[in-house]
Amino acid sequence: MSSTADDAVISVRGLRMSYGSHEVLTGVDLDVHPGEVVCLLGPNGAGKTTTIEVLEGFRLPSDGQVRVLGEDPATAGDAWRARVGVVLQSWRDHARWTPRALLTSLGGYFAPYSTPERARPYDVDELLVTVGLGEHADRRIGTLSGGQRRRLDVAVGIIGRPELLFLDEPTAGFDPQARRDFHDLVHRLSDLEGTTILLTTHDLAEAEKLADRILILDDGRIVADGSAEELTRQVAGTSEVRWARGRERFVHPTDDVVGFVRRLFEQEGDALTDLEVRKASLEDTYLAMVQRSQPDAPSTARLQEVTW
Ligand SMILES: Nc1ncnc2c1ncn2[C@@H]1O[C@H](COP(=O)(O)OP(=O)(O)OP(=O)(O)O)[C@@H](O)[C@H]1O
Repeated sequence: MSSTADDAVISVRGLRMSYGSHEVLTGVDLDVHPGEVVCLLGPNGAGKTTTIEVLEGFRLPSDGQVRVLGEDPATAGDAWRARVGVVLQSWRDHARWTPRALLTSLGGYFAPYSTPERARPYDVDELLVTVGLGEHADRRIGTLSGGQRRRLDVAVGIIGRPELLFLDEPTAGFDPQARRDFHDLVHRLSDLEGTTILLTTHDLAEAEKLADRILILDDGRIVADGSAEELTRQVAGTSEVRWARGRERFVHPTDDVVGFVRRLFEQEGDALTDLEVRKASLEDTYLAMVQRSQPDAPSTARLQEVTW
């Protein structure tokens, strides 16, 4: 993308964050541009939630410059907050309310911030159907299943038709159908509403499916930034060729699959069986990048390279 920090919805420079003497973020720089879906990946405890909480204005950073929708989240007012949607990791309130009552009540907060371009809030009935809670609209929230609660969390996050949406592990606890519905919803918000979305997930297939751009947070900073394909290209040995000769099995990582397979045929001839080519997945790339930033970490399984 050719955008610059100037037109960024989110712009962060030198963000540092410590809890007591524990320094979690040691200098995060990142930009998110209008309409992008950006996925923040990183190991447990890397600081993803901390970063998102700073961007939401829920946490004061120890140091650094943070601009979100042109303002500093730490001091931004209600009008700014009405433009931002948040789905937190866990939200356990209002057990006696119904989804319809809760969304209607929260929606009222956004009505004064409605604009001709962006009618606020969402129509509650429409939203309930959109997140798959149409049939549970009038049940007490305390009786919803975990996945249904999570759907409600998502509805709470978008009731105000946000221009910018933060989603912290939004699909944790979703069944496959709910996950697919949610992915469709993210695409719809991005494509039809122009919503800019920053999400965290540990599901790399989800990241690959949803994200225009992936950021990997590790060791207190962003260690990789690019599309899934760009990141994969940065990691050497982007494909693996596996084959068998009699009872022996082999594997070889290579960037030149065609050349390698051609030589393999020349060398092995009819003895070659079970040929398989596997492209490096985002998971391979992620593990390699996280390992690269932590050289002392135990080696992640890279299959033995066979030279011949
Ligand atoms: N309120 C807090 N007080 C002290 N330490 C905290 C606090 N919140 C988070 N931490 C620590 O900061 C580090 C980063 O936590 P954070 O929740 O931001 O990581 P994360 O990347 O979101 O992790 P996960 O993938 O497990 O959700 C962790 O070591 C955590 O223990």
